[in-house]
Amino acid sequence: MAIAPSKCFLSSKALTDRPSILPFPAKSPSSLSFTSSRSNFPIQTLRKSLDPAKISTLPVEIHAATSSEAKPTILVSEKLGEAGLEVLRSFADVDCSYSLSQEDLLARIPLCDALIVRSGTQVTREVFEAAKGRLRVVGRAGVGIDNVDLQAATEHGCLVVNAPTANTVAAAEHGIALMAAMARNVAAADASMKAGKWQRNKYVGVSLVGKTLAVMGFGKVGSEVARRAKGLGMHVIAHDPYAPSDRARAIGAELVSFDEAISTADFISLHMPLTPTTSKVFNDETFGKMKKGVRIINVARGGVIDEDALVRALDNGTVAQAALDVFTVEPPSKDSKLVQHENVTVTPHLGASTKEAQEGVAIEIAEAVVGALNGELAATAVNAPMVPAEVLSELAPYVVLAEKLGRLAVQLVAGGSGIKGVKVVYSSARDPDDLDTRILRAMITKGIVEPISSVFVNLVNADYTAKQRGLRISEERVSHDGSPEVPLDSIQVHLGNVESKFAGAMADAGEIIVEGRVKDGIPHLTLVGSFSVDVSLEGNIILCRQVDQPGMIGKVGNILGSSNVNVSFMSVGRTAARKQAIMAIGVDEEPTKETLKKIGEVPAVEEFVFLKL
Ligand SMILES: NC(=O)c1ccc[n+]([C@@H]2O[C@H](COP(=O)([O-])OP(=O)(O)OC[C@H]3O[C@@H](n4cnc5c(N)ncnc54)[C@H](O)[C@@H]3O)[C@@H](O)[C@H]2O)c1
Ligand SMILES: O=C(O)[C@H](O)COP(=O)(O)O
Repeated sequence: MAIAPSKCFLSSKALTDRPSILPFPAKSPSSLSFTSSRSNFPIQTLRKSLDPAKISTLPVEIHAATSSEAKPTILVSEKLGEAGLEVLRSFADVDCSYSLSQEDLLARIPLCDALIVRSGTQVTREVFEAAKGRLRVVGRAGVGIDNVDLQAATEHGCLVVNAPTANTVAAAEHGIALMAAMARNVAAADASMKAGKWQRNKYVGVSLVGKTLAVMGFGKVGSEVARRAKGLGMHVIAHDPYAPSDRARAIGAELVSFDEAISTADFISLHMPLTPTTSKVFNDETFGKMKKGVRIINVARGGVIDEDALVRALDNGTVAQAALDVFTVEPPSKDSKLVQHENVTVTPHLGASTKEAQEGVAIEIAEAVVGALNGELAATAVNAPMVPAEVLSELAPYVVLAEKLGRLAVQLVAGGSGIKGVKVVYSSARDPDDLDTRILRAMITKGIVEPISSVFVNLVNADYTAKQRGLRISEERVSHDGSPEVPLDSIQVHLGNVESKFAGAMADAGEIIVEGRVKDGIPHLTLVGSFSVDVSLEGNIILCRQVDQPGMIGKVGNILGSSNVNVSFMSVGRTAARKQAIMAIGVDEEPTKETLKKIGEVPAVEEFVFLKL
């Protein structure tokens, strides 16, 4: 059963009344302050990984500002809007050196305190190494940070900030522009006329009105595309496993499954992030499920499409036309079959390239970079701020536990049901004032959001990200009769008003519940729905719900063993002998689909789910 709170220290209301997260004051206590020998400007020193093993070796200090500092230098390596440059110039020496070679960038970077880029500059580990510790902020004037080595940035104590909202409308408008231009053969007809031809019959197009558009990824850009497509008289459906259905309904779009979206649409517009799950999600198999003659628009990221498979689908007529702004490798090779294909319309990653968006992005990024150089915590930071070593080392295993519980919980949600309410219950013997849960809440948000988006969540941007995605996170504290030396007894994550792909994870109250504890420094899963289990959260996990009976552990263990999947832990929780039970199995390797199918075929197994940690 879920824990019945004996005493709540902190209500959801109290939480929302708190100021937005500022883990430490910008001008911090003396124990947290220092002035860098290499640079005098204040900046939070950062790290991304919260691997407890590495904590003691990581820097934790926060720089202090002094009044007698020289101006910082900001290198802007790609074209930035004038309004943003003005903000920068009022504060720093600004070096606008567009189109630097990588060699020139490496030579110039040790002279810079901040670097501002778009998608065309590769901010690699070598760049951070060449900076020799002076570079303290990288500003990405746009959304995607695929071109910035975040791990290297963090290791070098460099904050990375981006501008996630100012180009949303521009990207949506470009998607609509590409769809209309493709449907009416605008680019090909233009090229033909300029070649002296007048081919009225060749370039007969198709209409948009009354056609079904599937918007894949109903986030910032996708929902703006949907809104505009409705205005064009299209029937809009959308697929996004994590978007709330009421947001889609408000725009007049219906959320459907992936297969329904791709098999019923006349036009498919891609707006999901590039993640391990979405990489090449449009491939031979999925093209094969589409309506013959479908048209595809991609202004998201090239990597979500298997480009060779798209060429095959265009050649065999499955896909009538494609309009692409983004490519797996940018720029693509000049002889790329995809770019050269007569049924493909291409633009060179122009989604964000409007005057208005670039001015907006420039201001957004300039303010974030100046703020960061002033030691303020940026709401759009994409790598984590440092926390004091003593706090981090005490909470480290709980930080890992919190992220893993978030990851587990989100993977238990059935596609399409959307997550809105998240309740976190901390059971602790500590006085509330002695336990700051903000880092734990941030890590739960990270665990929930990162597997399903392109957003990087950390202590700085967690509440901001949750709010943007319509996630309401409330916290409750439950008094525990233990030693206050131990910061926490357990953490529970409740996802309310969702359906689960694993019914056993639903507690009586109709919510998904997972609970974990730290045992000997290792995070453990200790509750799923109303079933107590005990499995270390070190590998991946299979959950099976079954009728409790002898021999189940052996049967499932044999299937895994004969597929060479190593079992690290196994634990069974049951309501009563010979009644319902849940088996939690920790596995070192990811079982194949066939192996999982065999587990599902064991007669007493009622349902199972594989969860990646
Ligand atoms: N071409 C350009 O110049 C340009 C400009 C802006 C953004 N972008 C790209 O567009 C994409 C969307 O940007 P955004 O700002 O709307 O991001 P966002 O995070 O607001 O939205 C992404 C949405 O995709 C959903 N999603 C995650 N996994 C999914 C899956 N497997 N299937 C379907 N949906 C899934 C998420 O739930 C989220 O709602 C990103 O890839 C971004 O880099 C490109
Ligand atoms: O991620 C983004 O913001 C877009 O892809 C735009 O990239 P750009 O700034 O290089 O145009």
